[in-house]
Amino acid sequence: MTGFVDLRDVQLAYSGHGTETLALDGLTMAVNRGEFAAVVGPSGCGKSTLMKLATGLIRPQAGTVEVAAREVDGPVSIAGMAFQNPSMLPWRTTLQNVMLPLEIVQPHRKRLGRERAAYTQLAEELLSVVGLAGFGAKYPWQLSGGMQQRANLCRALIHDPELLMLDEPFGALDAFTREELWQVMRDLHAEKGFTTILVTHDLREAVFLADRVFVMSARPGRIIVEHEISFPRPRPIDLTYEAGFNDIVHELRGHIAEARAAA
Ligand SMILES: Nc1ncnc2c1ncn2[C@@H]1O[C@H](COP(=O)(O)OP(=O)(O)OP(=O)(O)O)[C@@H](O)[C@H]1O
Repeated sequence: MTGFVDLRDVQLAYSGHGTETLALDGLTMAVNRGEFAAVVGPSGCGKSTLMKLATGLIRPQAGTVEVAAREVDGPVSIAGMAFQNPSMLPWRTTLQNVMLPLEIVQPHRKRLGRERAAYTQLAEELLSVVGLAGFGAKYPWQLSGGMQQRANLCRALIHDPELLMLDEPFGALDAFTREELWQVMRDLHAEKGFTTILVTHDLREAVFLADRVFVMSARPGRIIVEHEISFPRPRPIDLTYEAGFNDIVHELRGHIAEARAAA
């Protein structure tokens, strides 16, 4: 069966300054439409590289990358992305930052002039869903780190992407804010049904949010374990303190420790 995001036997090496770094080798991974996938693995195993391949920012030397049954041969317009550093433009208000992709991605770009009021309302609704109602007129530097990351999620979702790619988006936040944002993410995914790939170092985050956790080997990275997470949804945050949950976190931790030792 082919996945909505489908990477097959992918190899990717970076070269420059006379050296070559084999980041991924023989990586195969299929994420189903609407699924929430999390990718974990040892530091430097190629997680961000996988994200760049799936969004078309780079192309593999071998193997195939498909999204929505089409070979990826350039930036994937149906994808929204959010990274650890929200990188909001400081001279734009939060609302203007959230609306930025609409100025770039078609068909929104050509509609924006005529339909600005409707798009503004959409952006304000999204801000309200993530708990930022009334903050649209503030500049990013007037917001806390957690609030900026909430706005960053809105920016990733404003063009209603079918695929959401999250690379350590909650990594820099304190534990309480992080748990709050897990719940925001859980609810957004349930409401909108986009396919998600989340790269994270936080195994609790992966198990709480994902339908499936993919564990990568040490570099050159490939998928060594797929773990289905079958807790019913919606999942309450208290689940993360239960024994059954911690057993899975512990098991995943063991896989990563083994992968590091084998490197
Ligand atoms: N542009 C680049 N040029 C050369 N090497 C690179 C480049 N980008 C990444 N690498 C190397 O490729 C390997 C995989 O990098 P990548 O950032 O994908 O790993 P990661 O799993 O996301 O890392 P981390 O866990 O530290 O976030 C690393 O050894 C990294 O140093």
